[in-house]
Amino acid sequence: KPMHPTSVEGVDDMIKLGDLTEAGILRNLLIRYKQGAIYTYIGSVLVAVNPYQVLPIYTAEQVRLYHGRRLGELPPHVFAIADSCYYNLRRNQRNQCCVISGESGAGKTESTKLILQFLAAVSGQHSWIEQQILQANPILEAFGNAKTVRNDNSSRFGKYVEIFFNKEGIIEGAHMEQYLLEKSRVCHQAKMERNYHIFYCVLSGMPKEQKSLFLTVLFQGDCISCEGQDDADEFSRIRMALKVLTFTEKESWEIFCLLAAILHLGNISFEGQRKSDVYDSVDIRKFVIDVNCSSNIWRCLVTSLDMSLTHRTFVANRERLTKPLSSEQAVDGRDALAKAVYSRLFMWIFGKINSAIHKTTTDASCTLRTIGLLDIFGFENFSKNSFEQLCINYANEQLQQFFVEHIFKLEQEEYLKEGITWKNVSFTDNQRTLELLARKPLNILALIDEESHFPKASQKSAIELFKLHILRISLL
Ligand SMILES: Nc1ncnc2c1ncn2[C@@H]1O[C@H](COP(=O)(O)OP(=O)(O)OP(=O)(O)O)[C@@H](O)[C@H]1O
Repeated sequence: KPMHPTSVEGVDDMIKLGDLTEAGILRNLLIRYKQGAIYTYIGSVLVAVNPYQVLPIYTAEQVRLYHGRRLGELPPHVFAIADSCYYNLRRNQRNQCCVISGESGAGKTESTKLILQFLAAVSGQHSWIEQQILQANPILEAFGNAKTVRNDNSSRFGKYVEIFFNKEGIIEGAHMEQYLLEKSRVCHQAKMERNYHIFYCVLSGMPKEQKSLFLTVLFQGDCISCEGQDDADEFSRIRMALKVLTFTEKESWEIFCLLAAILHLGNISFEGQRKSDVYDSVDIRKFVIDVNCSSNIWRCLVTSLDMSLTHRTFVANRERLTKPLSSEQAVDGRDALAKAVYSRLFMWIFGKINSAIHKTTTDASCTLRTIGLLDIFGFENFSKNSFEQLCINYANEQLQQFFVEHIFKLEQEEYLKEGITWKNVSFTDNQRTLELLARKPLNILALIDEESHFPKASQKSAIELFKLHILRISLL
């Protein structure tokens, strides 16, 4: 069968494609990519192919070129999408939202930053607030991004940024929401992966005399450096950004101290002494210095930290009882403490950034309109996938469902209502999978939650529970 002429040359809007199959779409993207065109439209949706190189297409000249032009007037570009949001916001006085989706490493975070850069350039007056909004990124990436085998700068949390504009279309402030930080990374990393960037930046960039607080416990993934990233350089950028976002010297120092305490915690190991079936005691055997350092930073007594890491306290018959933990339990407790401290620190940093960039207007007549940008961690499929991948991929499937609902379901319902004749478009609907995973009350995530409350729960017992309930869930 001869190839459709549109598939030979390639088209900039795939709605014009004669061969609308997966192969046809991929071929079109490939032809354009080889011509140096990384962006392609499908109507008002923009498809971006990651170029993995810096292209000269994001200059101030390009911003000027795309500003005030209709979508489709110029070659496809992320700036055209940003401008279309800005135009619709001002013309219709309605809030806008850009949903950016794609697998891990596809370029979502870079696209979000480019949209922000464009909006700041066209709408702002080069004010302090825009500077602050842009400077929030290096801080959030330092604390919430890490090297994975898929992406050297992978977001390990979801982010929704809302930028507030006044009636004149000038940026007045912003608000950021964060979702589901991957806490386990603080304690465990897979091979060739790193912990959060900030740990390496602090260790590389901090002056020697201040570094005495820290020890390197970031070797798990056998990967300390990250190609193309100068951690020491990055550290000065982070310090600068913290200043711009009104973190005081004392606050920044306390953040670094908390990071140091987490690193020291990671160094502590335990040794249990078993008497018959019961643990008689568990000691902190090695790295006493780390216990001292952590307790010092947290300003608690060494004995209190020692006791709380090696024992558990519970109430029975109205009496408080204390029992030694097994060494495995003590390791779990130590890791839980590190994860909890890091995630609270992350949330506190978010709150602090929001208080700097979120200005509430006192003038009731002045309603601010927003452009929202959703940038979540992308779909992942590793050789070994764990609970984190389940959560990340669930969030991505949910986003895909939103897309499917808007592009196919609602559109086709509209055609039906208006009596328009059209050829039904078949699509893969993942609703049943999403319901199986999370529809209340009974679902896989709820079962995992329930099972994890039992002290003897294991992967095997969780699977037994799924088997028991799976039929019931699928009949709901
Ligand atoms: N438009 C672009 N121009 C040049 N390089 C890019 C572009 N988009 C992405 N990249 C490169 O690809 C890398 C990965 O992109 P990015 O971090 O945006 O992916 P992501 O989709 O947000 O991934 P994750 O879901 O893992 O967070 C970037 O660090 C950058 O090197």
